[in-house]
Amino acid sequence: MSIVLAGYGLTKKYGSTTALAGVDIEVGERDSLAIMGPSGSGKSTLLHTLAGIIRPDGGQVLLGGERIDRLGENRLSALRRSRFGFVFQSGQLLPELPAEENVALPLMLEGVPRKQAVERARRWFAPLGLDGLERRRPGQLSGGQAQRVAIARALVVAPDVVFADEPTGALDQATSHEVIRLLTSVTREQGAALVMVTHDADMAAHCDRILQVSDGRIGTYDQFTVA
Ligand SMILES: Nc1ncnc2c1ncn2[C@@H]1O[C@H](COP(=O)(O)OP(=O)(O)OP(=O)(O)O)[C@@H](O)[C@H]1O
Repeated sequence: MSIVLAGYGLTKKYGSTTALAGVDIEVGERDSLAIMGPSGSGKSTLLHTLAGIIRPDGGQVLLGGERIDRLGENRLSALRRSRFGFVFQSGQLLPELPAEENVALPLMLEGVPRKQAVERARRWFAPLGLDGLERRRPGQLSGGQAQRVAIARALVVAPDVVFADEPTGALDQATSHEVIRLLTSVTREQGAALVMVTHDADMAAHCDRILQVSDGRIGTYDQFTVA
């Protein structure tokens, strides 16, 4: 397995609370990894640390073998925009923009002219089952459609890694399965890895691997493939 993203010896404290107590984690190319564990166990802290949003107190984060946790804020945020994609629970789309412009936004932030960015964004609608919804505003989309738009937006920059934090937390079970199936398959087809935090074992089962976090540490490390 060729490793795209890794964290070694990651520690993070908030006052007297230890959120990460020395975590080692490796994510391979096209790997999909679910992070599970009880509330407050450190899942989001781990995801945000790997994504360069939170700086660890100790340890290292490497992207493509290059250490990123010590980069300056400008370089780090440029790297987050160009090499990572993010899908959150909900409410991440800009309500005043049509779906296609929401998807195009990361490209425009990278300096791609608007017309070209929207053209590239549109290509994502059919593969994600969103044909015909390009001009809809987020308020005119169902929860599942909005999350598929968010997936398109995460993938439009051709990231190395997509991070998803409870991406189906606001959806019903049937829609959740559909969204996670698309998230895992399209991410893999694009050659990106997926790191997903979820409370839901049924959603985690769509990933190649499940990692259990408890008290800021990695517990059992199950490896299995979904049929
Ligand atoms: N900004 C912060 N300030 C203070 N404490 C924090 C902060 N962020 C997280 N913590 C604490 O760190 C620990 C780990 O939090 P984290 O959000 O990573 O857990 P989690 O497993 O994602 O929880 P949940 O499933 O409830 O979202 C918790 O005890 C939490 O209260």
